[in-house]
Amino acid sequence: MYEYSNKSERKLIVRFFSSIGFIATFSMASLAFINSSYLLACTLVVSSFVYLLAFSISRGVEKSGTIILYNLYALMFYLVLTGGAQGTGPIWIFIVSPVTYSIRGLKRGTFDIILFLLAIVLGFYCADIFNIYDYSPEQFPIRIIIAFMIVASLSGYYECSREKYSNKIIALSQKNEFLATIDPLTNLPNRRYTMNKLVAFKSELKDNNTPFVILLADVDNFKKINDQFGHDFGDEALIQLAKTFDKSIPKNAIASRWGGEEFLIVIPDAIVEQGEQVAEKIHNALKASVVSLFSDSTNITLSIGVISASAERSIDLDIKRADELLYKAKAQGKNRTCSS
Ligand SMILES: Nc1nc2c(ncn2[C@@H]2O[C@H](COP(=O)(O)OP(=O)(O)OP(=O)(O)O)[C@@H](O)[C@H]2O)c(=O)[nH]1
Repeated sequence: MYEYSNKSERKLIVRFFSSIGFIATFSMASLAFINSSYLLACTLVVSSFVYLLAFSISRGVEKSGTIILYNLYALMFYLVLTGGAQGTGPIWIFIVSPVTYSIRGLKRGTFDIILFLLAIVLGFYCADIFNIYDYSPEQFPIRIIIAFMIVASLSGYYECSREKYSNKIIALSQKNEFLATIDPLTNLPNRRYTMNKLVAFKSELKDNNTPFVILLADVDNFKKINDQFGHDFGDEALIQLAKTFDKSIPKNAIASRWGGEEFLIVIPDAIVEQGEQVAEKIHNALKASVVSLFSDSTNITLSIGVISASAERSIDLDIKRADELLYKAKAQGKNRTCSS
């Protein structure tokens, strides 16, 4: 499932908010100290050091984000309860919703904001009944709460749209990434995809001695087929050939379009004899089926080169060797397999 944002992005957000939090609270602590509000100054100093702590452990993004938020909520609760500097403390609660949504995303952010709102209502209530701070005018707390709810709803709406479009962009880029690995005619993986797989199989061979087999196949006399039946028929032949591969190769094997009328099949965890058996299965399946389009039909055949990948050779040299065997099969009369 899509996460709210990736880890490095979140780390940046957490670092940004902890820096801003530290600078803001430390500056306000200095001001409170100058104004002889020592309790407020001490509270702000403690809060600023908690932001510093959150910054220093910003590698643990979740933990750091939680410290920033709950430090912010605690400070806001304190400002609401005590009035802050001359009753202006509650004004700061408006920064809570954008910060919360940026760190938590929509779902958890909304949950946290509801909890925070309840805490703030409780803060105003306690300030009144315990005579901690007397807000004036009397309607000030209710106005602040209503204004906070409006700002929180707008921030939630913004976050909802942001997540929606961000998800759309991610889905689109995943689709494009997928399309970039597929041959649109046959729907087989393309050369780029298979090359990456070959690199992975090669390192498995080198590290764990897990063998794999490569089959390089080329359609025989394809130019003649195109010339005789037309290009659309040729395309249909390639599509049907891809389906034949699908039915004939092992589940863990990959059949790919290597280019034009050439196909490369990789069979992981296999030796050359298994590759020869798969090639034989493909030859037999093609013999038993005809390619047809409208009133035209014909058999197609393949020439195939089969090799066992070598830990001492590069992938390019493996493919070159399979290509040599493929052309040996062509030279020997086509519709056959040569292997080594
Ligand atoms: N219809 C169709 N033809 C293609 C496609 N890609 C390559 N071709 C054709 O495949 C033919 C390959 O011709 P050649 O390289 O001479 O090979 P061949 O006729 O199969 O002869 P041999 O390899 O000796 O058996 C060319 O005519 C290309 O135009 C494709 O996607 N669709």
